[in-house]
Amino acid sequence: MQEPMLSLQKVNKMIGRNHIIRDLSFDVNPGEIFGFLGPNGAGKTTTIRMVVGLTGISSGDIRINDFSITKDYKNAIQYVGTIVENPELYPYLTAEKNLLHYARMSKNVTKEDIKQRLELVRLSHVRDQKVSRFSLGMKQRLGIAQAMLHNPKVLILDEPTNGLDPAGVREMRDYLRKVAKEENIAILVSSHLLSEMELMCDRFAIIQNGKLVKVEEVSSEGQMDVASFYRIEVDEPNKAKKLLLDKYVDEVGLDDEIIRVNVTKEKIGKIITFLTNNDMTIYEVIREKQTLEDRFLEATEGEVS
Ligand SMILES: Nc1ncnc2c1ncn2[C@@H]1O[C@H](COP(=O)(O)OP(=O)(O)OP(=O)(O)O)[C@@H](O)[C@H]1O
Repeated sequence: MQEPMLSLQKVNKMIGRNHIIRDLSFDVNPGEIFGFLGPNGAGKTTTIRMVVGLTGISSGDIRINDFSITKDYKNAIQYVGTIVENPELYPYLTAEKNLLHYARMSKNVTKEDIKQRLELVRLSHVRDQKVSRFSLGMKQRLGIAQAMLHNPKVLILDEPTNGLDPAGVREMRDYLRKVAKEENIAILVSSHLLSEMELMCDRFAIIQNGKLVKVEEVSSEGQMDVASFYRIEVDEPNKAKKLLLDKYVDEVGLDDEIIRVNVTKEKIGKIITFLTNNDMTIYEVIREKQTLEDRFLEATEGEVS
């Protein structure tokens, strides 16, 4: 197992008498994009502000590249790159000059680093153009190049696709996936766009009322130990329902002669064998696809993001 690059450990945040974040723990690994989801007011921005050092932690710890943000702030924060609000760019400077300007504020950034960053965000061909002529997507990418100038190991992005058109969204998604893999950095992304998160992230966490509800892999559906709904078309549905209730599950749906059960992949295999051994003919077994939105609504009991 690789060490996580970002680790939240029982983080709590009180603002006045309000307990905003409660015992929040999760890890983000190098090379992965981790989606941070939750309904409005769940505590996403507060958490991100703690991770990037904009607000303090009431108790618990956040470790970045194994440095504690509470005990060793300077070392921890040097590994974090972020665009929490819109990227701060100077419209009348060119792309390259914007990066040069920021490079002066951070140590050890060379011209070669700037060249590489512009290549990585595919803006080399417009490096001499003024940022005022850039599209929003180009500005966002330049913002990311800027956030990555000091070679961070963790990139924190709050709503990175906000305001982008579909082509810009796709470009940003492809770009972030490339950055995560090629640079082996951990990316924490918050967003309201669940369909977007589904395409972009490897794993996701859902928080609600400041508490962690679940952490899952986006592609966990269909894994051995993750339950999904299955529809089974069988020649004797009533008999099948009774037998399944006796032996395998507490609840069996029966609609239009089709059996519906919520079980793991491992169990569906056993159920198929069991029904066949009981002289039934199975015509079809279909796993119902659950979108990230379905999983989000199920986890938050319908609270809208
Ligand atoms: N400075 C503050 N003083 C008091 N309460 C605050 C403060 N900042 C945030 N809160 C409260 O903390 C809770 C979490 O807010 P936060 O902005 O972190 O949520 P969020 O998940 O980012 O929401 P959204 O999706 O709407 O941006 C909310 O109930 C909010 O009202």
